Amino acid sequence: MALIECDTGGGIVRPHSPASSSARLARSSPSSAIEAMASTARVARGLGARVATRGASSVPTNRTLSAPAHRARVSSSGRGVVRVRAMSATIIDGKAIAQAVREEVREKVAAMRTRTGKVPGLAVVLVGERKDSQTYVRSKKKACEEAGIESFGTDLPEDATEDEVLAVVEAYNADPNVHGILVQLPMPKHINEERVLGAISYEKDVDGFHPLNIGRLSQRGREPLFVPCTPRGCIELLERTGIPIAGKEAVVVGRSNVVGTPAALLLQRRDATVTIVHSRTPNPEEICRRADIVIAACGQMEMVKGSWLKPGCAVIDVGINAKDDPSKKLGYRLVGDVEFDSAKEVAGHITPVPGGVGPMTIAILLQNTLEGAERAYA
Ligand SMILES: Nc1nc(=O)c2c([nH]1)NC[C@@H]1CN(c3ccc(C(=O)N[C@@H](CCC(=O)O)C(=O)O)cc3)C=[N+]21
Repeated sequence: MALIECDTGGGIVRPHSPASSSARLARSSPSSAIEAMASTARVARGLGARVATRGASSVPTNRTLSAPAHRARVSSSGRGVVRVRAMSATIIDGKAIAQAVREEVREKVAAMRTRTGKVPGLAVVLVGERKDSQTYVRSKKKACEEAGIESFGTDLPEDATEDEVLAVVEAYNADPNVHGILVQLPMPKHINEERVLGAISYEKDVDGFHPLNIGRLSQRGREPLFVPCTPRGCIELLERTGIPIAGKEAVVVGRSNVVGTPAALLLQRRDATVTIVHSRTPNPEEICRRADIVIAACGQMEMVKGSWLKPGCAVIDVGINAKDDPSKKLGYRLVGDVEFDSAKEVAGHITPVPGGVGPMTIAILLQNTLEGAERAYA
């Protein structure tokens, strides 16, 4: 009798995902194969996603299944047993990888304290009362504490003047216990962001938004002191999952100063061939389908669909959007710029939202702050 085995795919190693020492950090499912005898289908607990069994019915002979090669692996173990592995993407566990980075930072901070008697310091400047910004600032401070990094903070009212913000930045520039300064974005409209970000000391620019850091990032043979946290987090997710970048086609969806543009520059520095797709690109789907790596940072909820992707590609979803969901306590849930359910059926690797890029942003902020302090005490 024929037997179909569906696997949620988490543990399947693909040709394009070379084993690396850190690859195991991509959380893989315990081979959660489902064995469905005849038509008694069960439901697989996927990797954070529910994966329904497909085509769980008896199969008369070997290799009569028409599932696309990238999505199913058909094999026979003899004895008339046909195994069909429906391959859905390996979920990249950003939370676990971020935790590993934070642990590395914590150990290095402890070593610094032993060696120099000093610890890194991070100053976060918040202007206004945006709820989301307040939440992010709180989690940054908490992450600092856990890593042994001293945290400083100044909250200014919504109607603070640009000069007041600049005065706070100058004070932190002059404070030797502060090695990183972050001005939470977006700021209220009446404040000139370019002027404020340019006032942050280049040596303390943990966000990497200072023109000198961005300028160096964009040029060959130059080294910025800091690289923007979210884009650096995206690259770390790829590298720590063992996904090769050099020589690959990468597409960045979105061209913002904070994510899209620096992410494209970083990929290019790692020898990917990079295309940026944006709101005026006529054929984004077609361009995305060429990509081995897609970084979605367009700020449009679930814009990138499974049909936009090349089978087996790696998808890094930077978006955080609240989607109405009456079944949730809060009435909404967080989704990315990628339509996860369709994308995970095509991609080889994909980051979830939440639990993907977001936690990495904070982990890299700590790492950047540590590196700033290491340079100060070198
Ligand atoms: N100067 C500046 N630097 C920033 O790095 C910066 C900023 N401004 N403004 C706002 C954005 C946003 N941001 C995030 C940080 C952590 C999560 C994060 O940890 N997210 C979790 C939880 C999400 C949740 O539950 O709300 C997740 O995705 O799993 C998300 C987003 C940093 N930003």
